[in-house]
This record gives sequence, C-alpha cells and structure tokens, in this order.
Amino acid sequence: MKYQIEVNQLTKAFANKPALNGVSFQIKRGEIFGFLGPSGSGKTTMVKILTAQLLHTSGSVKVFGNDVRNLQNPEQMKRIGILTDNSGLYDRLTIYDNLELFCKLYNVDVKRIEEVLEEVNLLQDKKTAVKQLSKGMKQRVTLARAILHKPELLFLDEPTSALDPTNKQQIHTVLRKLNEAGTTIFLSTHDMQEAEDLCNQVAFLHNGTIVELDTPQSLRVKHGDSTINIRLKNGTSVTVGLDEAGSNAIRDYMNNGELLTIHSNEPTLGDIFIKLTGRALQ
Ligand SMILES: Nc1ncnc2c1ncn2[C@@H]1O[C@H](COP(=O)(O)OP(=O)(O)OP(=O)(O)O)[C@@H](O)[C@H]1O
Repeated sequence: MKYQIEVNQLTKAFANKPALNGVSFQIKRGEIFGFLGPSGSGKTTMVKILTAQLLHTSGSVKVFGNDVRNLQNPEQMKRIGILTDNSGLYDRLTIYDNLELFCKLYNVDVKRIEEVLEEVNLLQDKKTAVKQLSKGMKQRVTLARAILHKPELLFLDEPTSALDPTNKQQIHTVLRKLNEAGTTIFLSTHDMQEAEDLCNQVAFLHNGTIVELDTPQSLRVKHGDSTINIRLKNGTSVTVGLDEAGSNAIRDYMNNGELLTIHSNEPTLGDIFIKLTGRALQ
C-alpha cells in the first residue's frame, strides 16, 4: 500500500450546497499533511469524511488502501486517532479516570496512561479533575486520549486553535515525536505558522476547492520573487536578484565593510495563501 489516504475528485454537498468540490490528494505513510483554510472552507467536513463520520456525496476516499467505510469496523477504527474541538472528556472525572475509560474502550493496558501523560507533560496532574484544567491542559488531555492506543494515522482538527504559545509548542513537540516514531498525521489548521513548522505537504483550501498543493519549500520557491534584501550599515536597504549581478553586489558590500544583514524575500505560506485567494487564513 503506497498511500495511507487517497482522495479522488471528492465532492460533499449539504442540501445541494457544495462544501467540498473536486478535492484530490494523497498522503504517504510518515507524512504530516496540512489542510489549510479559513473558517468555513471545509476543513472539519474533510476530517469527518476521512474518519467515516460523514459520507461524501461523490468521488472516492480510501484510507489504508480501502474504502473509507471500512473504518466503521472497530478493528480498523483502532488504527486511527482523532482530535476534534469536541473533546468528549468527562469534566467531573480526573485526567487519569478519563483515560482509564478509554483504555477499557480500546482494550489498552492501563500502564499506557502514565506513559502517554508523560508524553504530553501532564503526569503530575493526573489526579486533577478535568473541570479544573486550563484550556491548554485540557487540549493536551484530548491529545493524550487520541494517541492512547498508538494509532498509525492521527487526525487533528485545529489542535492548537486559541491556545497560548507555550501550550501550542508543547503540542507541536508531541506531534513531532509521534511523527518521528512513524505516525502519519492529517492536520487541519488555519494557522499558517503551524503548517510551516510541522508539515511536509500542505493543501490550500478555498471555498471547498484545493487551490494549491505542494511542500512548503516548493511553494515558497514557486511563489517567491527570487530576490534578497540587504541592509547596509548606513541604514539604507537594497534589493538584489539571485543572479550574478546580485552576488557581485553582495560581495562588494562585504568587501567594503558596508553590509549589516541579508534576508531572503521568500514569502510565508500566509503570503502565498493571500496571493492565491485574495483573503487571509485567520
Ligand atoms: N451539517 C451541516 N449541514 C449543513 N451545512 C454544513 C454542515 N456542516 C458544515 N456545513 C457547511 O459546510 C461548509 C464547510 O464547513 P466546515 O465546518 O467544514 O468548515 P471549516 O473549514 O472546518 O470551518 P471552521 O474553521 O470554522 O471550523 C460551511 O459553509 C458550513 O456551513
């Protein structure tokens, strides 16, 4: 099996109104695939379709090489983990007791609870009731629950939305480690920095259609203007091209001791999204 996920000409309509239209992409094992789009572009709908919670209108969707409906089989369902904004945690139970319930559901040894809480940096809080947790801590419990059964494929729908930078970083660290250990990740986000930091491949979603799909690096090269910005010690700035004239200019500034800093003018993913769609992701 070459791909963990294969989507071909997918369409999803709600009451004849299309939410996703002609969407195609493939995700290889071990990738972190970013599905980027502003509010209402169809990200959650895509996650629900890929996790067999919602049926698509037309096109084909394969997960682990089989029709997505195979995920309704509990044994197949155990191969995936899902984190959505609907946490499904029991507020009055402790972190540990919440995870214990899921251990029973997934037939996972309770020894795994301490291991997973260590991973999300919550071991010392295991006896705290969920209702007493901060938003960031709660989200880390939700992540712990999603990875409790060591899924091969993890779906994350806006996992760090509205979290502070520290909690966001902690979640990113966990995701990187999981990915290094072989977990494939489908990440829906409107946070372009998150996508730059984590993803091997990104799809830009606009009004239910993919308008661009590539590696972040290739997108930056494709949509960049191939120039370098030079700041000189006298306070002025100069823009030069990535050509012989540009390199001669840089060499001269260096030889004359005039050079202060050099910056590439590569666009961010956010810049590229605005260029393609005319609107910001946030
Ligand atoms: N159950 C539903 N019934 C009718 N329309 C729906 C339903 N679910 C989603 N939609 C519509 O489909 C479109 C895509 O919604 P979706 O929730 O997938 O977007 P999103 O990118 O996840 O947005 P957000 O970031 O705000 O969660 C929207 O126009 C939404 O109103």
